[in-house]
Amino acid sequence: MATILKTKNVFLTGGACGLGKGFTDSLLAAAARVIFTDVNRTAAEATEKEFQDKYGKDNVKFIECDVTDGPKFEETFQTAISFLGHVDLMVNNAGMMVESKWERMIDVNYKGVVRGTLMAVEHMRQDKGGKGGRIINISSEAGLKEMIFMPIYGGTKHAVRCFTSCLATAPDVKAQGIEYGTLCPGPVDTDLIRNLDETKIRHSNLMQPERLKERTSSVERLQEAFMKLVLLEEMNKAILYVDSKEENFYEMKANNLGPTWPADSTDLSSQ
Ligand SMILES: NC(=O)C1=CN([C@@H]2O[C@H](COP(=O)(O)OP(=O)(O)OC[C@H]3O[C@@H](n4cnc5c(N)ncnc54)[C@H](O)[C@@H]3O)[C@@H](O)[C@H]2O)C=CC1
Ligand SMILES: CCCCCC(=O)CC\C=C/C=C/C=C/[C@@H](O)[C@@H](O)CCCC(=O)O
Repeated sequence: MATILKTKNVFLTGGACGLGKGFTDSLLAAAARVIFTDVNRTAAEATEKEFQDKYGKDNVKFIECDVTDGPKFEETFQTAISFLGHVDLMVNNAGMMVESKWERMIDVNYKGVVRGTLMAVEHMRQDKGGKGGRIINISSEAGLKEMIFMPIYGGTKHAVRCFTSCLATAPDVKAQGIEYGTLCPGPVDTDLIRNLDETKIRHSNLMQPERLKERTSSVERLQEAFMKLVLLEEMNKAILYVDSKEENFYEMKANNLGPTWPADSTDLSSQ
């Protein structure tokens, strides 16, 4: 892939499977170097081997780390900086959807993203001697709308979107030299939505599996959307909603107080 990346040194959470694995694949194909973390060591080691064989041993490395473990996350991030020189793209992707494990879910989906973001900001900020960079946080369609099946999951994803947007619109954002973007996918065919039951969502008896199947995007489609975000000349404030019902990607139109997709870019499908 003859892609020119502005950000080549990447730290990504939850890269063993699903979307995180897909994003890592696309970044490596675009000549990035990626450190990814996960809690699932078996799956992550298999992914690491697959990508090292495909892209070279020095370009991708797995470090086992749970995003809810603050000291370990900090140590892992410092190891990544030593390995890469510096991190210029942070992707806070690790997440879960199990409504019955709601405290853990808040810890992973929201506190993990906040922790990863704040750590990256301290490392990147130009006004404190850093080199600048980009931070992409993975929210969801459930972070834009109220979905009765997932009130707590949706709460964490609303929080991720709001948090990221606040940082993107803060008065010191230019001085920091950091750009903030949010990806909001609709349902995607990964382990997170396979085998849905009453422990993972509420009102599972109302869920129409066939309707959901119709609405589910492939990981490849999300890889394409993610790379559109990564390759934007200016990314700050971008909120990319990937509606699986439609052909195209859409700008975010959820409110008129916060940020929107960068001006004049309403449909990314032709870019
Ligand atoms: N699949 C979907 O329909 C959608 C997913 N998302 C979000 O995309 C992100 C990725 O989800 P998927 O790939 O679908 O799920 P997945 O379950 O396939 O992959 C999630 C990965 O994160 C890892 N992980 C979970 N907890 C962790 C922790 N505490 N520390 C480090 N790693 C951890 C898992 O081991 C797994 O490898 C999540 O934030 C999810 O909420 C957003 C919208 C739709
Ligand atoms: C249940 C999917 C959870 C995926 C987790 C996410 O982050 C994505 C959440 C976004 C959308 C979920 C949509 C769920 C749709 C189903 O309820 C479907 O069965 C109903 C479809 C109704 C319609 O399309 O009008």
